[in-house]
Amino acid sequence: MLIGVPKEIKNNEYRVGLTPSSVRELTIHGHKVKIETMAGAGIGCSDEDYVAAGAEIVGTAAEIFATAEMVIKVKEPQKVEYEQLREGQLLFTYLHLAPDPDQTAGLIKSGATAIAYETVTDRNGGLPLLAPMSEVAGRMAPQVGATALQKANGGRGVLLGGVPGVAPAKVVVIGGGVVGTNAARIAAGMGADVTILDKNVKRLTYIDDVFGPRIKTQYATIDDTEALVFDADMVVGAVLIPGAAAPKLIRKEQLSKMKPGSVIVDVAIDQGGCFETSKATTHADPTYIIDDVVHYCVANMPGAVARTSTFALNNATLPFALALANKGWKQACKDDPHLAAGLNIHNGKVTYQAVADALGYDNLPLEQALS
Ligand SMILES: NC(=O)C1=CN([C@@H]2O[C@H](COP(=O)(O)OP(=O)(O)OC[C@H]3O[C@@H](n4cnc5c(N)ncnc54)[C@H](O)[C@@H]3O)[C@@H](O)[C@H]2O)C=CC1
Ligand SMILES: CC(=O)C(=O)O
Ligand SMILES: [Mg+2]
Repeated sequence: MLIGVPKEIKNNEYRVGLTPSSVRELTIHGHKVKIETMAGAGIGCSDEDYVAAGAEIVGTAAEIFATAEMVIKVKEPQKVEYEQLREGQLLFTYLHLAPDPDQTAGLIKSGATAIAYETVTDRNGGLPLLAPMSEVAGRMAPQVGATALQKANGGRGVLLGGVPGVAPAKVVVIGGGVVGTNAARIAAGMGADVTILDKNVKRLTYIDDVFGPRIKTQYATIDDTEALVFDADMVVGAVLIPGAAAPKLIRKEQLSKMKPGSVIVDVAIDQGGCFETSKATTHADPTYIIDDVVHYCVANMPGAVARTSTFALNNATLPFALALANKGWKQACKDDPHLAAGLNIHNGKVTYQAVADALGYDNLPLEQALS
């Protein structure tokens, strides 16, 4: 199969779809890989590194979109990218369609087949292609939140870990999945007073078992969510209903009850965010303030630590990329229902129920898409 990797073009996105090691695995299996020149510059991999791994370097993204049978990316295609996709072509990347009607319409119009990293499943009920970036974003959340808490950045002027004789910051994490657990772990490591809220009691039990009293857990009733959020210095938004738009857990009218200068890090922003006042921001201009609450809502947080993130992402995506290239997408999805769960768009139709529900499309059932 001819596989193409364009350079990412989202604001401050330095990750790349394939590492040189992944290219080598694909070419050893008989596939041809085209990489846009300088696509790996942001992770410290040169065109020569890719050539040594067996890739061909091409000068423009247009050459990739015109020729590749499978396009492998990291971020959802931007307008100029989805306008170049075409029928019969396979796109394998993050999509986050539910909060993004324009991209969804663009992919439908293209006629291409699109498999979203974030809805591929595993046998334990996890999301194996989302998890590595959730680990990264979760671990970054206290770090970016701590910066936002500084006075010069609009924050309360509170140090996460406090000092002897002065209490640490109160950090509340809504959603105790991969992002939430990783955020809590780092915040606790920085000395903060950390509580995780979730609606899944089994998950709270797991967190309690693993972290003991270092991290408090609380069932996410409306009452307890409000009480904890209103008393917090930093709130991390980390909920997910796979493929769906994030539920809005804190409304605009509740924001004024939060402490002035407190900070929201809404990691769930890629699915639309779990605060009503959240709007996606970029690494170039990551925060804004509403009602004295600093909002950090960067939708591609892992792009800032592109090298760590790209290698972690490829560890997870490579087996699926190989299956797609070796068998073609249809057979690969027939053989693996977990990969098939990633199918979001095929031949002008939405094929993922939560996306269809969020945006008002008919859903083409998976069996029909695979027939
Ligand atoms: N902004 C960024 O750069 C990145 C964003 N993300 C996003 O972060 C979000 C979280 O991802 P993961 O942690 O991997 O998901 P996950 O599925 O591991 O965890 C989500 C948790 O939210 C809980 N939950 C769902 N509804 C809830 C509610 N109403 N109240 C309390 N808890 C609730 C679930 O029980 C689950 O434990 C996703 O939207 C993901 O796409 C992930 C990576 C990077
Ligand atoms: C998951 C996601 O949105 C990201 O890594 O950018
Ligand atoms: Mg994102």
